[in-house]
Amino acid sequence: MLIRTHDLGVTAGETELFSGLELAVGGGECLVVSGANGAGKSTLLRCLYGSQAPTSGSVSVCGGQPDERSARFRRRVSVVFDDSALFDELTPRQHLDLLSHSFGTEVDLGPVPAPDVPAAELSAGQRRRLLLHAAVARPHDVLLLDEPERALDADGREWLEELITTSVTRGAAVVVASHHTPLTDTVADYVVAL
Ligand SMILES: Nc1ncnc2c1ncn2[C@@H]1O[C@H](COP(=O)(O)OP(=O)(O)OP(=O)(O)O)[C@@H](O)[C@H]1O
Repeated sequence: MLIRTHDLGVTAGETELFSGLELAVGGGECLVVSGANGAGKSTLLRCLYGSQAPTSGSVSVCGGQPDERSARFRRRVSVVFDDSALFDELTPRQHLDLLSHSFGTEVDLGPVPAPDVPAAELSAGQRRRLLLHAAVARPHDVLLLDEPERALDADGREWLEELITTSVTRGAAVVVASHHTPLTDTVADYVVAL
């Protein structure tokens, strides 16, 4: 299993978001996390990435405790959490060149729109397409996506389904937090409702 949790729980303030969560996601599998606004979907993803400590229980990702500060961990785990992970002054082409350079492998432009426009000038959907393409095109064992359908148009949502399927087919363990039922129906091997 690439992702495993045992008795995982998070309490925010006075509110218990989830408790006793037992998850196991292997390579080539996709787990969708569903739930209402505020249910704790993003919180769970942050626990899997090591950017938030759980209140109780344990998490193992790629055989160890997740740690977003570890370069070794980040090389194996690809994430799209929000749109802040872009450099405003760099274009999509430059972002992907940077990625190619840091992974020592060719990350092509693919269908990324507006390849020569600085990220600061891209629309929300264009930014999201760049982030999603980059996350799946680079080598990864685990893929964590937080509401990836956000800001995408109908074509973009269809393309997103293909991206997730590609990652799963290549053997990654994928966890997607989503409200979007058609996406869940298409990509989920398992669903956990918070
Ligand atoms: N940094 C924080 N400090 C304190 N409480 C937080 C923090 N981040 C989130 N919360 C609280 O934790 C709860 C769960 O938030 P979370 O973002 O995980 O929910 P979500 O299911 O992803 O919601 P949405 O569908 O709206 O994105 C919310 O009640 C929220 O107010």
